[in-house]
Amino acid sequence: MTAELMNGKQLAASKQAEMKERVAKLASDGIVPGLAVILVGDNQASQTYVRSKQRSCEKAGIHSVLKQLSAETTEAELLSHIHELNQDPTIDGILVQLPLPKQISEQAVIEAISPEKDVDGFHPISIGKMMTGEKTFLPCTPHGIIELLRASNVEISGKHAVVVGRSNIVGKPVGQLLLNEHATVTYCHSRTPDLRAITKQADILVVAVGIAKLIKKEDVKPGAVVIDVGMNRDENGKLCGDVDFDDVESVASHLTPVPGGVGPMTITMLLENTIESALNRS
Ligand SMILES: Nc1nc(=O)c2c([nH]1)NC[C@@H]1CN(c3ccc(C(=O)N[C@@H](CCC(=O)O)C(=O)O)cc3)C=[N+]21
Repeated sequence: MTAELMNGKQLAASKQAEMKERVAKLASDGIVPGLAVILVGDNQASQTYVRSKQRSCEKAGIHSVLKQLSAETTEAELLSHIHELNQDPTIDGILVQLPLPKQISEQAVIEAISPEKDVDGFHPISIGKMMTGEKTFLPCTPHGIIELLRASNVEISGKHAVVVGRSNIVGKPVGQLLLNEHATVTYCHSRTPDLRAITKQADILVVAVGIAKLIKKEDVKPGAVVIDVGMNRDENGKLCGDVDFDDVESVASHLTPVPGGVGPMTITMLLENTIESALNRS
């Protein structure tokens, strides 16, 4: 068997083309969706992600503003920028790029963003609504994963989904969304004894731990759907995921590549949330 590629890059491009049309219609009604991105410090990877978000906004016709703050920014300074953006009628979404320098509490920052503009879906109110299945902004990477599964016609209901990793931005919420779609969900993490015995039971395996090529073909049930959220550099400095692609390709039924899998979908869902927020302007 050779796995079917789940092409996030392609799905993202087609969704973004649709969005561009929606944004053009909105603009003719006088509404231009606006996204503010705040970047604190000079983390190289963060700068790359932020640039890529801005390019996608521009292409879709979404107004984007970047606030670049120094690595020495205080929590109070950052909070005052957020308060200002909360009040700004041209801004529908606020994203503070994580991670933040250590003098700033990420939780305090996330909670300062108005839930109406929380296009990352990280605010406790958004998370609570996601848990109960109320309408809200869904976190972008988990939502992008669900959209990739849908586009690939992967049945979720009744399946055993195993999530490796329990971060607040990927692991925990993707498990919740899979549960909302009626999967049976198991979470594994760094203190799970015999991780591989559990990943092998997965019908749908989502890996988000940040360890290059952790998952090998022996860890995957034949025919499983494998979603790789990893973003690592291999021994040659090449971008690679948490799944050993060349190995797992021979056992999985569907597999996401890195790059070109989950990453582009994350950005797409961010744009979607920003447009949705603009529609809710009143
Ligand atoms: N508040 C906040 N929201 C985020 O959504 C957020 C964040 N902070 N901090 C960092 C992570 C990481 N993240 C990525 C988004 C897109 C790609 C992406 O598009 N990657 C491409 C190409 C990557 C490349 O070539 O370097 C791909 O996988 O094909 C990757 C990573 C969003 N994050």
